[in-house]
Amino acid sequence: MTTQQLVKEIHKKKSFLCIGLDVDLNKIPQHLLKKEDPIFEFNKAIIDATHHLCVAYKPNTAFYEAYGLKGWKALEKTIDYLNNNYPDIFTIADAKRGDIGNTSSMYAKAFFEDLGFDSVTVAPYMGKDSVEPFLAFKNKHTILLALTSNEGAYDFQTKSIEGLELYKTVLATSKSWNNSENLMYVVGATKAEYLVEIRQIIPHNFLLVPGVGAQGGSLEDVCKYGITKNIGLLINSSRSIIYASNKENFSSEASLKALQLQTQMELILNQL
Ligand SMILES: O=c1ccn([C@@H]2O[C@H](COP(=O)(O)O)[C@@H](O)[C@H]2O)c(=O)[nH]1
Repeated sequence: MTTQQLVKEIHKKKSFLCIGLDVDLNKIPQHLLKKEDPIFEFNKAIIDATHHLCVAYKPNTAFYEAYGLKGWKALEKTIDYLNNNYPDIFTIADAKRGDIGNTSSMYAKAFFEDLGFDSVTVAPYMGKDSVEPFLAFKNKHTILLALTSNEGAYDFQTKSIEGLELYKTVLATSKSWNNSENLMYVVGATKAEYLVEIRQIIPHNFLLVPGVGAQGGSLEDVCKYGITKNIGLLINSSRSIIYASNKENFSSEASLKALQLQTQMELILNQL
């Protein structure tokens, strides 16, 4: 999917919501555990109930890898279901990959070609030659970790090296890499005030912003400091939506939670 198609979807749905599909078998409704593939059944119900309220879904691969082959198969079925039934929805494999060049190429092939995701999250720590193999894929997006939502972000990311904070070096340096127009960045909603300076370095790139909901980040603050002419934001919420209820009505309750966020987003878009 191109960035222009994503922007068009945002305006059509009046939403820049990304729903995280982080499936934990200990948290899903009991009745689903009797099904052959509870993870996929859960995802399918959530997707069918919320697809009109969001523009992106983000399965975090950890929640699938944890269940071995069964988990990986459920991930494959989920992305196939999205691509076949809701092809206008942007898909993110939150896998946080990155390695030496030839290994990164195989990661990119796995997520973009084999599974068919629109984007994958990548850690920048190993530098240019670890990221460019992902950027080489046309109309696919590499979402580089810049300033993450967790406390540990202050351990390294905000520390200065030669007078510049590490996350700013990531933003500024990655702009010069081959096919950098395919870059998006992760910035945690819990760090909204940093967005002013982030936007000075990357005024136009899309940001994936996790941390609204269970982690307490503020949608209003993220938009106040981070929104652009092309919106430029995908706000992710996972647990607060998909685990709104663990009863039979789980998908309609998830839809209500998603609607609350979409309604706030619509108000913000109308004020631009
Ligand atoms: O900085 C980051 C990067 C990734 N994540 C991931 O996003 C979701 C957030 O889930 P919630 O339930 O809405 O808290 C999850 O998959 C994280 O691994 C992040 O939170 N922060």
